[in-house]
Amino acid sequence: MNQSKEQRILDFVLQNAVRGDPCSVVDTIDKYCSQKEWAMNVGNEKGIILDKTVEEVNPSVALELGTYCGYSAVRIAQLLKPGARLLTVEFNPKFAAIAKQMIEFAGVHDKVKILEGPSEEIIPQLKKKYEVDTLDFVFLDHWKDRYTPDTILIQECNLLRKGSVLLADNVIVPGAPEFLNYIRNNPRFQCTNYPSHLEYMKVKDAMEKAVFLG
Ligand SMILES: Cc1cc(C(=O)N2CCN(C)CC2)sc1-c1cc(O)c2nc[nH]c(=O)c2c1
Ligand SMILES: [Mg+2]
Repeated sequence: MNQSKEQRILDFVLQNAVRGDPCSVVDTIDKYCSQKEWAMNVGNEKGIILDKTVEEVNPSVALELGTYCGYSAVRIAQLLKPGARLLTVEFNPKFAAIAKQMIEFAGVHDKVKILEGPSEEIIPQLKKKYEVDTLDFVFLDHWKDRYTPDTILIQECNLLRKGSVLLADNVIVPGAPEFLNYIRNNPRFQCTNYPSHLEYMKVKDAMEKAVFLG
């Protein structure tokens, strides 16, 4: 049965990265996806913007929407302080299985919990089932059409506190114009745009940061 691209990425990491070294896992995925097969990891250029935002927030509880192969989960997890945790939501079971192995190989599994299922089902479970009080940081990287409804749902579930930070990938490519309109015109958020490029390409993309004002 022929392998998926995501399985090929994982195999390349298992054979070429250093077990227990998150940096080597991230660098090895970038090497494969820039030289062999493009894939929708956030990549290193936007990854540095992600890193800086995570370091600035220094979250105790972080949520990622869209795990994919676990690339950004590994990037985020390696920056978390002791005792902090990342909850990452993936609806595609094949991607979730790859990400689980990637995260374990990187040695950050004690900080990361993969929640398999649709974000609209999981977000309302965060408080009771996953013992979340509020989210300090949310990385939106799942599907552009879910950015706005899930941001509204997160607010309805009372998961944000004054200063909570949302960071959205791909606001230019594939693009999330409706989300940009929603968040930039919402007085409860202070927005900042970070121009960048689509992972592994010269195509312009950007990330949008939105700080919840309470
Ligand atoms: C699937 C895809 C194709 C893109 C593109 O323009 N391409 C032209 C150039 N060729 C080479 C690659 C493909 S961009 C993109 C993409 C990128 C992300 O970071 C995403 N993040 C989260 N969820 C997504 O659905 C998501 C999709
Ligand atoms: Mg993305």
